[in-house]
Amino acid sequence: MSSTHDVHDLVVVGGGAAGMVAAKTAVKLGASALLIESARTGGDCLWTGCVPSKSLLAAAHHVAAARRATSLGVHFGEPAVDFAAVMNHVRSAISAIEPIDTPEALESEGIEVRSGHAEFSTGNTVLVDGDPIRCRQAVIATGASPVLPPIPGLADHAPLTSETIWDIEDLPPRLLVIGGGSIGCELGQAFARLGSTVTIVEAAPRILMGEPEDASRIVARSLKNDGATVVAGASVESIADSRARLADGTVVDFDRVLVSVGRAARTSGLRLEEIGVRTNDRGQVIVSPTLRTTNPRIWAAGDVTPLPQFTHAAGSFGSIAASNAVLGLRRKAGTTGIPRVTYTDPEVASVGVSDPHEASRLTAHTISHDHLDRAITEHSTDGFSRLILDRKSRIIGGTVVSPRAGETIGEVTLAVKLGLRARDLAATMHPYPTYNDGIWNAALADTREQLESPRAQRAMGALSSLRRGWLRIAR
Ligand SMILES: Cc1cc2nc3c(=O)[nH]c(=O)nc-3n(C[C@H](O)[C@H](O)[C@H](O)COP(=O)(O)OP(=O)(O)OC[C@H]3O[C@@H](n4cnc5c(N)ncnc54)[C@H](O)[C@@H]3O)c2cc1C
Ligand SMILES: NC(=O)c1ccc[n+]([C@@H]2O[C@H](COP(=O)([O-])OP(=O)(O)OC[C@H]3O[C@@H](n4cnc5c(N)ncnc54)[C@H](O)[C@@H]3O)[C@@H](O)[C@H]2O)c1
Repeated sequence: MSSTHDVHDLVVVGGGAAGMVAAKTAVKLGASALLIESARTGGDCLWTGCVPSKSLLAAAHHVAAARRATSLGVHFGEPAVDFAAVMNHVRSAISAIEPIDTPEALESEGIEVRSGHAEFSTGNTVLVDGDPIRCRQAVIATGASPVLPPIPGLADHAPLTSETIWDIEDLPPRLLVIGGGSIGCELGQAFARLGSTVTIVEAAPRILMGEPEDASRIVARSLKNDGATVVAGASVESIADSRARLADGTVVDFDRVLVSVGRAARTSGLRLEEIGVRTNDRGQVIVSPTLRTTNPRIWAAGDVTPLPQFTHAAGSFGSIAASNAVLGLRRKAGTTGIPRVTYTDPEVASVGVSDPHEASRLTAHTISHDHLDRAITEHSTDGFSRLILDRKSRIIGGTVVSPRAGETIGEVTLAVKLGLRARDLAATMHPYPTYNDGIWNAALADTREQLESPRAQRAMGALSSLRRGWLRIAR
């Protein structure tokens, strides 16, 4: 295919969230952009990540809701799961979202799209299936792929990953999940609810190690209620004849195994070392705060970098990389305000500082959902809302564990971004009864504490005695 430009202002390698947003940003800023994608534009989020996983979780949610309804006096009987229909729902959600990510849609925005495998030949020449493309600058946005741990016997058991699990046709009666991070917990819960007997084996002392301990305890409890077994602080030593042997001698029988132990940057075959783009010891492309690689004409964004692996981060950083490249700006990819949500039931949502022990002189206000009216009305009290404040009561982070916590965390994210104080949130009227009342109550708790301080008490005492005096005179 011939190109409309001899030299493109920006070549973007990879058509996932980071690459698509980088290319869109470049053309909006008046640059010519060519996007190269070796598989399907839309990337992991659309095809094998966020969209299919949230669609599967939605189906699983209804199974749990039907069962839970009994405790509210509504009886449906045991739900019947038609796994083929569930997977049709997953595919139809992908199909509904796909049109905005097609090559045609991208081309309608002025981006040139090439299909093929890209590799760098020089810092300003990219080969697409061997065909040279010249560019002034480039963005690497090739994402990451699931890692398979070197467990003896694993490869002989057709291990599933987040890339292949969407192709299964039958619900596995017994599913072993290796790794209890975001993917293991989300998919483990979904399959447990849909009817698989799920065992999650996590090497760290607890699941969701990146989240506060009380949050991970609640999710572990929820998984247990769904019939899943969580074995933390354990590792699979070997696998043979559909039996996994753990280090302590425990044996787990399974029909299928899902591996979710993290993801590795997709850089092989890009020939990065030949163009001076360095990677770290985990194979991720090293970037400066402005997302420049060690080759000053090449930028990187998304899962291929060491930055947090989320679609919203990939998109936002793709935009920053492209605008820095095209306009010569020095916008930084800040990480303090990146929200994260694990879409288990309950959801775990955090932003900024989420561990009150992380630094000294921080204050944490935690409202247990045993005392949150909306949670009580929904019989869903196993959760909490927490705000973390600095010395000046500025909101620097928080965690919410509840249904739809991902929606609530938006408010905390805005507070962190704008440097709001607890009293700003406390003085904002919240509709009653909502889950957002949780963080509002956490903010109120801080304001109340401030009002009870000796200094505030003295000031209020002085003010009310002045007022008394004035009222005496005014009479
Ligand atoms: C199961 C699962 C659930 C997830 N759920 C969520 C969620 O709910 N919320 C959230 O925010 N994040 C979620 N994520 C993470 C999210 O999917 C990623 O952070 C995001 O997709 C990263 O986007 P990216 O553009 O960096 O990479 P990708 O989306 O992986 O895009 C990279 C693209 O580059 C292409 N490519 C690679 N090498 C080449 C080459 N040499 N030449 C040409 N093209 C190439 C690939 O084919 C791919 O299309 C989930 C991930 C998984 C696996
Ligand atoms: N809701 C979301 O936003 C969402 C959902 C899914 C994935 N993601 C993104 O994708 C990334 C990858 O997800 P993931 O779940 O694969 O990785 P992860 O890093 O979240 O979790 C991997 C887990 O596997 C454990 N582990 C590692 N080796 C092990 C072994 N040999 N045996 C047992 N346990 C082992 C780790 O201790 C860790 O807890 C996440 O970091 C996240 O950024 C996001």
